[in-house]
Amino acid sequence: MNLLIKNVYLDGVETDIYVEGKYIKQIGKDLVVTADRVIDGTKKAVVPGFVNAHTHAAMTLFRGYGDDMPLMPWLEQKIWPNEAKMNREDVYWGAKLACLEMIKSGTTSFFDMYHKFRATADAVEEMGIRAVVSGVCFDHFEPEQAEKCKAHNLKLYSDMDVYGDRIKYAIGPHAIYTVSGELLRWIDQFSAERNVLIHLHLAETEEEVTNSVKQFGLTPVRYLYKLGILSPRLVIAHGIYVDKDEIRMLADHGVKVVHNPASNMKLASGIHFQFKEMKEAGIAVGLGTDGCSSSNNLDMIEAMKLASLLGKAWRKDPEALTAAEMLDAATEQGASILGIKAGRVKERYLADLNLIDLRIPAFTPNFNFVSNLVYAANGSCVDTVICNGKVLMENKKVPGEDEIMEQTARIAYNLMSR
Ligand SMILES: CSC[C@H]1O[C@@H](n2cnc3c(O)ncnc32)[C@H](O)[C@@H]1O
Ligand SMILES: [Zn+2]
Repeated sequence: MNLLIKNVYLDGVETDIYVEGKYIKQIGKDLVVTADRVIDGTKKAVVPGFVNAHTHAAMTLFRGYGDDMPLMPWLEQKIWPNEAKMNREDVYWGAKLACLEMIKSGTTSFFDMYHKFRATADAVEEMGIRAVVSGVCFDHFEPEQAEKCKAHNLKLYSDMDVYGDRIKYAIGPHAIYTVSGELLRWIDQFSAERNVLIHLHLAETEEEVTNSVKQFGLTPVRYLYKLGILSPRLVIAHGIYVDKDEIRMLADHGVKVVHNPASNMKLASGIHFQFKEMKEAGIAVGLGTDGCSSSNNLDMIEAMKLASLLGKAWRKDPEALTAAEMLDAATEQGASILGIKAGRVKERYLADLNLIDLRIPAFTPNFNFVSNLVYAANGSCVDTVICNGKVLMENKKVPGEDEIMEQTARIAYNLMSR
């Protein structure tokens, strides 16, 4: 299937984009090519599909549930008791709704961590989006649980050939307060042998740091350093509580970091994410929404704005965290963290693209498109979404969206009343 996007704005210049199979083949004015499908890009701008580099897709089921609580009471009193009741169908529909919401707001790839790997992977496969799905790992410091987690992930990894090339596997140890050091070491070795990513919550709250010092005698990053598991395969979500030396340790070992501004603010985990210092140290920093109970949507345009305004505010520096830096974090950086050749509108890159509707107030006047996208717009400005060369949304409509919302609402009420 070949696609031709005609007369679309790319960096302020009108052009055509020819997509052959899953790749961007050619970009230029008035291309003479034969295409199976032509998309009119008039009064639209093209940007790379956004990369949500940390989320828990099926937590859409908990949107509006467990509001206004801090992390640990929220997890222990509200979320974990309900997750313990979840079956495959719940996770599948929760993830379907998440994929729908992501497509509708321009996200074409995400990094997920949740229970029932296959239910999420099936939803991703059907919805046409791209994801790195993490096989969950918790042992709560019990050796029996650790053995179960190892067996579970060995099986998940060996069964990956049932999925197409849009779905990749990663291993997801939840956090240092739920996963033992022995299991973290095993996970690191497992990931090195298979070259898969490790997806871990780290340094999210002051309480986590205090407990880490009490339990391990070290702050979270130093603890991982001592375990010997800092590596370019490690992606940490949050990373708010890190000092200068820890930023250097992360950079020296090629660790990647994902900033989740909405969740960090809503759970009141902390605001001082050190974007500037991490970038200066050479760390790849992506952006994520986290799950829908702590964010409470999956809109990456909103995440860019929140990250920027929050960073400017605590630093008292309006020049910090610019719109262009946020767009880079939400596209190219995210794609590099996930190890996919996307995140740029460039020949030979994957055709994961958004067409933005310029005929809305947020883009009027349009002195500066990137400023309008990050500071004025939200996910509803996305008109057309292409992932892996396939059109997933056109004219703001995704086929089957009403049924997904109806089914998922029914599933969510059923789960909560069980
Ligand atoms: C291992 S499955 C993922 C697990 O993580 C929980 N979760 C969601 N948001 C957060 C967060 O901000 N910090 C720590 N844990 C979080 C989710 O509910 C699942 O249990
Ligand atoms: Zn999370």
